[in-house]
Amino acid sequence: MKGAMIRVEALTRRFGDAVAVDAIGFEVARGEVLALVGTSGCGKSTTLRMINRLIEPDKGRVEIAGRDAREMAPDALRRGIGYVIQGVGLFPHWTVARNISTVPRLLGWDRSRIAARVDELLELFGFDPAEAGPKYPAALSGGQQQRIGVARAMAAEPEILLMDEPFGALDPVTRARLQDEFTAIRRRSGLTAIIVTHDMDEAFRLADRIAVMDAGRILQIDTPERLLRGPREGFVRQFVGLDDRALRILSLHRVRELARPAPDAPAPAQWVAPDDTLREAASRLIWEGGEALAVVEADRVTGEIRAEDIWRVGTRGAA
Ligand SMILES: Nc1ncnc2c1ncn2[C@@H]1O[C@H](COP(=O)(O)OP(=O)(O)OP(=O)(O)O)[C@@H](O)[C@H]1O
Repeated sequence: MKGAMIRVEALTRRFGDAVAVDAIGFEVARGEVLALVGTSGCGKSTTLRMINRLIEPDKGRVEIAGRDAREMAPDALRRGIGYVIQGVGLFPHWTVARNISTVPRLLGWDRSRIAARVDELLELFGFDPAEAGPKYPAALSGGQQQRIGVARAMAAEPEILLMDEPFGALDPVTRARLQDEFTAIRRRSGLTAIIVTHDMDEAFRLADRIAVMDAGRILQIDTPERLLRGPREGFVRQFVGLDDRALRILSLHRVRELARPAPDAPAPAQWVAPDDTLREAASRLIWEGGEALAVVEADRVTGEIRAEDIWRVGTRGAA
């Protein structure tokens, strides 16, 4: 891949006799989000930590924007790469604003630039800067703290974000909201990111490509869609969750892809929006027991979606 933002080649790390990461290689393009998934202990975190040199590899190499990471000073490298890990840790005796400004301060930004960046990030993550900035972390909920953690990692405008279970340990609703926020933010900022997760659904929601790891190796690396349609090895099949395959494929597609024309009319009681997933449309159709559902935008019918079209996508072809 030309112009890869992150390139990992034959990266290997042992702990004693055990090989934690076994000669793995992959590339992440500029602006791409890659998820590393796999069971506990398969080497995901170790891989991530070799990229920002918190752990040094025994063999192999890491390139960041074409430069060998070994040639960069570890501190400078890490300041250019945001790093988020679950539950760690805002500094409890610092205000939210001070927490977010940690790296910009280290980099010697001037006060007005820091203040502007803190406000910008607080707004981006759905906070009122005047209200949230002076608070201490203990005054925030778990989900809010997690958001501040991600904001802090993005403070110095890193081009790369490494996230290790960033939304773990949150309730499902908060988690889903944060995942949506992350997706919106990364579209706006063009961030390149690697996300470690053991949650396949999270990988499907967040990543452009997914690497399935087992015992220190990557078994398959592919787009969510190709992974679902063609899981290559038994373990990948199992991990991807064959039983849910049809439903998962449906969650990758939007109603607008299948909408057919329909006469303009006021919205009926049951309808879907063009940006709803086919999975949502399917569950509504099952609930309603109908053959088709109105597609509604701004209170007017703009089209219809048919059950037969949805099932076709779920069972074989693309939308
Ligand atoms: N500092 C260390 N010392 C000794 N062994 C380690 C160390 N760090 C990781 N390991 C071992 O290396 C293997 C890979 O660990 P790693 O944390 O990368 O896995 P993981 O996929 O991120 O797991 P989890 O999802 O549980 O965090 C495991 O067997 C782990 O016990």
